[in-house]
Formats: sequence, structure tokens, C-alpha cells
Amino acid sequence: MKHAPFIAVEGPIGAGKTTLASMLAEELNLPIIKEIVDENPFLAKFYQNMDDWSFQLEMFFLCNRYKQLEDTVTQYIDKGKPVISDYHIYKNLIFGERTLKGTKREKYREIYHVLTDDLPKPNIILYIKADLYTLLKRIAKRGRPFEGDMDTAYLQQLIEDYDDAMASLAIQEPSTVIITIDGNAVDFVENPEHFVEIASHLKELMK
Ligand SMILES: Nc1ncnc2c1ncn2[C@@H]1O[C@H](COP(=O)(O)OP(=O)(O)OP(=O)(O)O)[C@@H](O)[C@H]1O
Ligand SMILES: Nc1nc(=O)c2ncn([C@H]3C[C@H](O)[C@@H](CO)O3)c2[nH]1
Repeated sequence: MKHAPFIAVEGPIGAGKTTLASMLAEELNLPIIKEIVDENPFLAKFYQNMDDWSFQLEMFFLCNRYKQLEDTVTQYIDKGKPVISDYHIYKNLIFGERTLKGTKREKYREIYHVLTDDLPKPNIILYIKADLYTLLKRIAKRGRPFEGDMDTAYLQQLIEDYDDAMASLAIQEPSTVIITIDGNAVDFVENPEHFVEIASHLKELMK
């Protein structure tokens, strides 16, 4: 691999990104960058009223991820050190395009590009695909109170948005390696062999 591996684990809500990224970080001895969830002041409000809170929420996620990406670049990428993250900053566009409307969507899209276009992006993406049934099961298992009433239509739409986004990324950035994991069938939590297979694949790519 020409550049230091910058690995992102992606997939719709509850797919298992943090779980897999943490397991891989430990197995491969990699530093991990994790999404900020608990200190997010808008998330619970957003799930109660998406139209009222989407712009604040998307901007909050974007600013946080921008800061984390800047730090990741200076601390790891610029020094040629590998790193793993439980998200790709592109997810801001996936969510923003879905939750925002009209001029706010256009403004947000512009701000996203101004902030991120000149920054390095992950060169390996592990994309966990999973169906609605699996995601709802995992979201319930995790039991975050504010996700309790999640609209299933929203989640189903995001599943499709993620598929479209990964297909677009594959075209826009052909050098990015995208490994798709069937999150319904492959269970890296319950089945150690499944995890070993993913970790071995990644080790090969990182050589
Ligand atoms: N392969 C799996 N098999 C069974 N349970 C899993 C699996 N992956 C994750 N889980 C469980 O599902 C829940 C959601 O996982 P996790 O928090 O890693 O998802 P996520 O994709 O990071 O979520 P979010 O999109 O909200 O950030 C957790 O309770 C986790 O333990
Ligand atoms: N609207 C919106 N935009 C984002 O960029 C975004 N990223 C994550 N999330 C939601 C999913 C989980 O509930 C919870 C933790 O991942 O936060 C988001 N929601």
C-alpha cells in the first residue's frame, strides 16, 4: 500500500461499526478514532423532531468530525502511521442529503466541501451492510433511549442511501479499497472465525 493505511468502518445505524473498529484496533494494535455520541446535545432532540433539529445536528457532527479528521491527519497520516476510525467523514453528506431540505441542504453541502475537500480521506473502507431487521435488533440490543422510537422508514432509507454512497465513492475515488461485509450473515461478535477472516484480509491489504 502506497500511503499509510487510513481505515474507516462504515455502515448504517447500528451495523456494528464501533464494535468492529474496536476489535480490529486491538487485534492489529492500531490507534482508534471514535465518533462522539454521548456529549451530543442535539441527538435526542433530533429524534423527537427531525425537521426542527436537523441543521444543528448535522453541523455539530460535521464540526466534530472535521476537528477529528484534522487531528488524525497531523497525528497519524502525515507521519505515515496507520489508524482506524469508526466512521468516514463522507457520512455527513449521506445523512445531510437525507435530513436537510432546500437552502439549508445546499448551504450544508457547500460547507462540507469547503471543510473537507482538501483533507486526506480513508483509503480502506470496511462497509458493513445489514438489513432493517438486523439493524433494529442491534439498535434495541444497545438500548440508547433516544433511539427507541426510530422511524423504520428513515432507517430503511439510510440503508439504501449507504448503498448508493458506497457505489458513488467507488467511482469518485477508484483507489479507495472498499470491502463489503455482509452484516446479516457474517457475525464477527459471536463467531471468532468470521472476525479472523476480516482481520486477515485487512492485514494483507496493509502490507
Ligand atoms: N456482529 C454482531 N453481532 C451481534 N451483535 C452485534 C454485532 N455487531 C454489533 N453488535 C451489537 O449491536 C449494537 C450496535 O453496535 P455498534 O454500537 O458497534 O454499532 P454502530 O454501527 O457503531 O452504531 P452507530 O451507527 O449508532 O454508531 C451493540 O450492542 C453491539 O454490541
Ligand atoms: N442525522 C445524523 N447525522 C449524522 O451525521 C449522524 N452520525 C451518526 N448519527 C446518529 C446515528 C446514531 O443514532 C447515533 C450514533 O451514531 O448518531 C447521525 N445522525
